[in-house]
Amino acid sequence: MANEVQAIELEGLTKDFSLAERGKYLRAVDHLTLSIRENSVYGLLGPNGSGKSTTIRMLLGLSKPSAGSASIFGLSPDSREARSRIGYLPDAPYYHSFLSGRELMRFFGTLLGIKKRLLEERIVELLVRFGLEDAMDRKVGTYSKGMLQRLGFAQALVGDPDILILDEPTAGVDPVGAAEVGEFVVSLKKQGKTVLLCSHLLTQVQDLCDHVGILNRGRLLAHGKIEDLLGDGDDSALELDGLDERERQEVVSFARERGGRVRPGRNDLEDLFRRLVREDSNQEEGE
Ligand SMILES: Nc1ncnc2c1ncn2[C@@H]1O[C@H](COP(=O)(O)OP(=O)(O)OP(=O)(O)O)[C@@H](O)[C@H]1O
Repeated sequence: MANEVQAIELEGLTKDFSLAERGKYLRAVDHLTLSIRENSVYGLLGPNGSGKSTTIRMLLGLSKPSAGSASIFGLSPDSREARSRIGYLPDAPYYHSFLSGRELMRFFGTLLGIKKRLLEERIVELLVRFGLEDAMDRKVGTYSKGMLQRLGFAQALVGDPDILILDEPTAGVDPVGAAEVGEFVVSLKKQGKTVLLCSHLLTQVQDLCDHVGILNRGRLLAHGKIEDLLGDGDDSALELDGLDERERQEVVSFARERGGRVRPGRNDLEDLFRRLVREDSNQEEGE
């Protein structure tokens, strides 16, 4: 539908930071245009310093664009309604270590104006859901990294937001924790939420996201459905589904006898990401 309101819409979004040298500036986000449909999982990818956090800050209404616009369900990110519809898990959450998990949740919920009774119920529900029931009255300063991450999720959900922005949710989390993050994203989608996921775990992004955008130097190098971006791949890497082990070995031996290199046939986002960023960075050197 032409006029469908998107969960997130960026149009020519640009952010310049002034540098110490007079008149010079750094363009952290450069005419970013993309839309994220409601109830989808969108992966915003890019190497360090490519502009992901700056984009998120503008979506949260914490930083003003130098040009262009961002909207949340058609609303300005500055508006109270837009803010109430977004939950945010920062990449390095800082929590007051002297508060307990329950008190911290109460603090964020009160800021969102949630009524006391509903808030207390929701706090317990979320802390139980994230496996913190035994620790909810313990000081946050005593939590492990994984527990802090789970508290971060609970905090991001306290206002029952429609959009969840997860900035590096797997940073510093062990593989079991990373898999739990994946399951959590799937459950959010099932509940009808929209997720904007920034992550360097590209295999997970490939499994979880409907669409991705790849940023470098503040610019969108590619965006779209993962299958469309990856295409059919080159036929130098083949997947040999439907063959039995003997037939598979015959194909592999045939290829090797003729000097072919045999490698796993997964056409992955990691390869695409590396290639696009390398090409764009080489282009920068030539500019
Ligand atoms: N307040 C600021 N003042 C000046 N430059 C800034 C400011 N914030 C960010 N930048 C610069 O803007 C660029 C984009 O930074 P940003 O933090 O958005 O990247 P990122 O993709 O989130 O990186 P990472 O993956 O490391 O978190 C970087 O060159 C960064 O140094």
